[in-house]
Amino acid sequence: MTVDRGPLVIEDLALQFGGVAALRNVSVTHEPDEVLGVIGPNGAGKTSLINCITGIYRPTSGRIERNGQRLDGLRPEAIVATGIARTFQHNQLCGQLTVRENVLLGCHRRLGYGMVKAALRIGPAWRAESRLRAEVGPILELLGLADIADDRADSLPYGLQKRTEMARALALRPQVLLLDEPAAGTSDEDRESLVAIIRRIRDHGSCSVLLIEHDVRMVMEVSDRVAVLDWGECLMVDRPAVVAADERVVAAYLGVDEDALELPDLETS
Ligand SMILES: Nc1ncnc2c1ncn2[C@@H]1O[C@H](COP(=O)(O)OP(=O)(O)OP(=O)(O)O)[C@@H](O)[C@H]1O
Repeated sequence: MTVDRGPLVIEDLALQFGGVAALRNVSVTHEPDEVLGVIGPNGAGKTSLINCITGIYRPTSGRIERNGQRLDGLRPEAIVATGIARTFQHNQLCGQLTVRENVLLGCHRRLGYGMVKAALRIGPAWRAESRLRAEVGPILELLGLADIADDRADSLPYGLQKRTEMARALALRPQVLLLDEPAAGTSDEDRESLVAIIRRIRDHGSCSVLLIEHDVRMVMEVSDRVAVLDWGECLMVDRPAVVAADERVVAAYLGVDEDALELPDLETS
């Protein structure tokens, strides 16, 4: 069976909170197999964008579409079922469960068992258990979590908890993975591993990655293209080196974080 993997198309998206325009006519196409970074100063609309894509917010106008299906207006669970998974800024792990069990919860959610049946391992969740455990193995390997698979999630350093959350999202077998500030609160070392892991997910996880992140250096390093939001508007979408050199982007960041656009070596050709 061939899986339809079209682009995620965001067209003229607007989101209004009373007098505040969180998003103004944002248009961007997220291609399959790419890492698309989304950057912007505080309040630029990054989280609003991810919340519109995942059905948490309903856009005021515009459309979000994938594989010919309109996504705006669908409920979050229905959007997950179309192949879009996400992680959250603040971990949503079950701390008393192991890393493996947390990832298994992602599998159970995909198959519609729900938390209680999954935790108690009753009904179909029990019958499918060994098959699902086999499915979880490669995900743990991909994210470098195999050695700590049986550790309790709440015993892990924050960076590994974030990685576990990414593994749980991948257990939903998404075609698009949305990462909401995966580097927040993590160490420099974690951030370096994160770059490698995001590339691995793109190359071997069969899904595209949309990455929202404050760490601009990291976004520039790992993204194939970068979208820049400022005051709810999309200033540009282009390759990292082009974005970093654009004066509108520099202006958007001026006075916010002067080092934010001091970037590692980027291919300019
Ligand atoms: N639920 C809400 N109610 C009212 N205003 C909101 C709500 N969510 C976001 N906003 C406003 O919309 C604008 C965009 O916020 P958003 O959180 O999307 O930006 P952001 O780029 O993710 O910021 P940060 O980097 O600080 O997380 C801000 O002015 C914010 O105050």
